[in-house]
Amino acid sequence: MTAAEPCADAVQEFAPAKINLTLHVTGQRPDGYHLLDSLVVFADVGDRIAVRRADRMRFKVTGPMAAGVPVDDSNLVLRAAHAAGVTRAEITLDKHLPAASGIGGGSSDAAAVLRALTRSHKVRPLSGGRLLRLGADVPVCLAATTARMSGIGERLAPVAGFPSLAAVLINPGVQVHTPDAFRALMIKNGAAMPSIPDFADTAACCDWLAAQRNDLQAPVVNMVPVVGVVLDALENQGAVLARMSGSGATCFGLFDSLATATAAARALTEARLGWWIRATTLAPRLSRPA
Ligand SMILES: C[C@@](CO)(OP(=O)(O)O)[C@H](O)COP(=O)(O)OP(=O)(O)OC[C@H]1O[C@@H](n2ccc(N)nc2=O)[C@H](O)[C@@H]1O
Ligand SMILES: Nc1ncnc2c1ncn2[C@@H]1O[C@H](COP(=O)(O)OP(=O)(O)O)[C@@H](O)[C@H]1O
Repeated sequence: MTAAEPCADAVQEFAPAKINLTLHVTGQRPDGYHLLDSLVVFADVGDRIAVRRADRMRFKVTGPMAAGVPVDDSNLVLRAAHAAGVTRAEITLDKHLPAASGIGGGSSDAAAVLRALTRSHKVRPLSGGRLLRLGADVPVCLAATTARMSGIGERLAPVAGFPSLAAVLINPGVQVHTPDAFRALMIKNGAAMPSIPDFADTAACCDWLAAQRNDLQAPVVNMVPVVGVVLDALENQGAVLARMSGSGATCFGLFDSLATATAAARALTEARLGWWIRATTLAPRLSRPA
């Protein structure tokens, strides 16, 4: 058995990438946290968590994106386990998502370990402030379904009937720290999204999304110009819409089918730019890897 293959009796959970299709910043609280209005979906690429009962806490990080991910108590996986009252477990995080990249890797890992621990250790799911204190993105990652997220991340409204979207995700290998992105934002009281309509088809959905915003995109492009290069590359490959997710630097391009998304991802990969590039389906429910 290799390090990436947990024991057969381990409880396994998928930690999908979180994508902010929109991210409107509508205000700022006195404590500095920003008020958001964001349409959040989940991809079928992500990290994997395996948990089994043990006589003490053991934690390891494996996988292609493990380098640089903390293995101490600062890892959101261990923070989540401790918050759930678990001190004895063997936990493996198989890391496939780039860290500090606006697709919620750490938050999704925390949510996945909480889901796993409800099965392996029969703990009750965390909620409210205890969940939010792990990270503003953790509540939506625990729900892992298409949602309109507001407040600082604690208010979630499920979005019924949202279509599946074919996408390409690109991270150019630059980490963006979320506080830096918010600090670079000058206008902090943007308009909220209008109500989310029922879409006749994917084209109508993309048209509507194109009229919405990620308010962090312009300041991050300014700080990290390669994000603009990524957005241009997605458009040049035929993306119907190209936008940054969260505080970046990962960007998504929406395509009219998974076949065109896959072809675009292949062409960009063949250009050997050293970027992390994945074709994916953004699906309404927690999806699992193929
Ligand atoms: C911006 C978003 C959009 O979904 O995603 P990422 O880019 O991180 O993936 C999230 O709000 C990030 O959520 P998360 O990464 O869990 O944030 P936290 O750990 O709670 O906060 C990190 C820091 O980001 C800033 N922050 C975060 C959330 C928020 N609503 N307002 C903020 O100002 C604060 O400076 C905070 O200290
Ligand atoms: N399980 C984890 N995976 C990735 N990063 C983690 C994890 N736990 C803690 N971190 C720390 O959290 C920071 C933010 O990572 P991440 O959650 O991937 O980014 P983002 O908030 O941009 O989506 C990283 O710089 C890393 O040091």
